Amino acid sequence: MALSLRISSSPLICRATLANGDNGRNHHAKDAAFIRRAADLAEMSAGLTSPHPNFGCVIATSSGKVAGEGYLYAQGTKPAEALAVEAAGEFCRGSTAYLNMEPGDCHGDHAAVSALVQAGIERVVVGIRHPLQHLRGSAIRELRSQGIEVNVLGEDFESKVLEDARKACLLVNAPLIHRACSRVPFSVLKYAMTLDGKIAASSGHAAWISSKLSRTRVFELRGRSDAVIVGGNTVRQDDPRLTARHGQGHTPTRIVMTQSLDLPEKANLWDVSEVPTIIVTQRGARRSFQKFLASKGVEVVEFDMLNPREVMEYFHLRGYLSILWECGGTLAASAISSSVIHKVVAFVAPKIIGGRNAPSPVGELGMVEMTQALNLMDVCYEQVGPDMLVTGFLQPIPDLIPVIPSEDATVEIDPSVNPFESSIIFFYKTWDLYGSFSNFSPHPIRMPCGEDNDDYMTWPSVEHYYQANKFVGVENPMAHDCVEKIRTARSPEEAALIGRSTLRQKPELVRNDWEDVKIEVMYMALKCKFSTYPHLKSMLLSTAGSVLVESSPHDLFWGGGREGEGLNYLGRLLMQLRSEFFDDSSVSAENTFLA
Ligand SMILES: NC(=O)C1=CN([C@@H]2O[C@H](COP(=O)(O)OP(=O)(O)OC[C@H]3O[C@@H](n4cnc5c(N)ncnc54)[C@H](OP(=O)(O)O)[C@@H]3O)[C@@H](O)[C@H]2O)C=CC1
Ligand SMILES: Nc1c(N[C@@H]2O[C@H](COP(=O)(O)O)[C@@H](O)[C@H]2O)[nH]c(=O)[nH]c1=O
Repeated sequence: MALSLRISSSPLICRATLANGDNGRNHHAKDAAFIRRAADLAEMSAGLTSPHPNFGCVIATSSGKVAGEGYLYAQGTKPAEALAVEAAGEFCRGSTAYLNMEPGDCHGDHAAVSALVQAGIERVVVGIRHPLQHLRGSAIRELRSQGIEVNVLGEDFESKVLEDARKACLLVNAPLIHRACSRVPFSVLKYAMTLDGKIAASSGHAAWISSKLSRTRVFELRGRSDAVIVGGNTVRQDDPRLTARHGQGHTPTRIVMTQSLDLPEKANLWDVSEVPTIIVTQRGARRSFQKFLASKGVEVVEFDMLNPREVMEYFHLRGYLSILWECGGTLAASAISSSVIHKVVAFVAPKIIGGRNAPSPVGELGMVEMTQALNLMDVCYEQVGPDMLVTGFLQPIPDLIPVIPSEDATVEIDPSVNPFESSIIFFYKTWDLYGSFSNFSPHPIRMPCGEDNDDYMTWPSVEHYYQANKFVGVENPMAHDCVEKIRTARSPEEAALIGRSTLRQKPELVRNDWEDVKIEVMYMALKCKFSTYPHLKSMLLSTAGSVLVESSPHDLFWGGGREGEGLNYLGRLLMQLRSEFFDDSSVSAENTFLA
């Protein structure tokens, strides 16, 4: 359903709303205002690192004063709730915490819930439940079991103001909600056009239609996306860079969709020193050019059927949440026809260029009557410098309430469902069911400093340790700096970014024996992680009999690959570790028996 929110028919809910009268309305207005603030804070969480679920938290005292606020910096860093609790200090006791979204306890550490409980929070108001089914409802249940009153907008009470606040919560995590409901990432089509509807002159020249201010907004949009995609023709015409140049945060992967692979040898997108580029093309297209691209560090992925839907399903598997389409009208029409575009962001500049053959933002859709036109929903208008920015949705943000049954409901529907039973267990992103198996999961490990050194050092995640080890022991101050930069990176994503880009840009800093030792390095780190955290060890042991596969479709060494062609070394090491843990426990059981 569209952003217009579900109106509950529950008599209980209606009674609660009516009985409260004016007082209830005041409460609703206050709750709505704080939830909107939590959603605004969550918005600040977007674009700091590779996009992740956006969380914000406000703690308000009973007199309605804000005592503390927080938002999540990156997946695996301190939860928004814990930051808000720290900021509010002693004012937490008896206060209300407002969360745009139910916390997702992916890793069994209950960090967000514990922070609220220990701080003495009396009531929690939640904008939306967690969209991912395996996380849905569990934090709310946990908070309630600790005696905290929890109200969920749209479930426990409703009113127009609360409906608007809930809408803000849906918007701020639209990509995650789409991930939960569909097999494609949330896609935004962005273009800049003249007042007479052209995206370039008839010569193909397009720099620039929109103002500098508008283009800075585009950099921000890029920073909030996992990837930016263009068609082959835009590469040939514009030689774009497609980087986020607003000065901070994350830069998206660049994707080029080309059937012919007839692309120039010199192009800004082939410089992957800062940001990766992925070419998606038709299987068998210009193999020699594919080799050339590979030599530049550009990844090429071949498709039997190159079309926007197949490509988006592939990037969904790769864990991408949001894609920005900055292509011309040819590819845009194809993407709209394939129903993969969810939102449109159009900058309209007060300029007229004319030209019978000048391109327009959307090519042929096969429509012949105006009644067939696609009507945008939730349209917004904003002036940006001299330009007008028009945004709207081509497809509604799905409402999760009717789409995904809660964890309880799933068990009610099918009591035999056991999420931990399967012959092949895939894991990849940390927010997935087995996300704790990922090297990005936020489980610090304490590792020895070196062979001749008895000291230990703590690493925020396996990924931090693994990436840093590429440069350990190299007699070069730059290598030492790099190790330290990786160790102190604020998230595993940042650690991976530094490690991978330094390896690409400065291969002389990588230790000579890296290829020989990297499996051992990973194994030691995993052993430490699963030995340190008993709940992770139990989870690993609970997978007995199942094959573990890191479902990375692109990492053919550590992951399983797109069609099972990957070596799956991460899965293999975890299975090795699992059998070692089993051997250890049977030896200790035997010893107990003998004793
Ligand atoms: N003002 C603005 O916002 C923008 C303006 N532009 C301008 O638009 C013009 C380019 O527009 P346009 O030609 O439409 O470029 P596109 O970016 O739409 O590229 C089209 C190309 O995409 C590739 N492609 C791959 N798969 C598909 C598919 N399933 N359907 C359609 N295309 C596919 C093909 O590449 P191949 O031929 O290599 O096989 C095709 O030729 C340029 O002048 C550029 O400056 C471009 C982007 C934004
Ligand atoms: N011409 C045009 C846009 N064009 C888009 O921006 C790309 C260039 O990006 P970059 O090389 O990173 O600066 C170009 O290939 C096309 O996708 N965008 C806009 O916001 N306004 C404009 O007027």
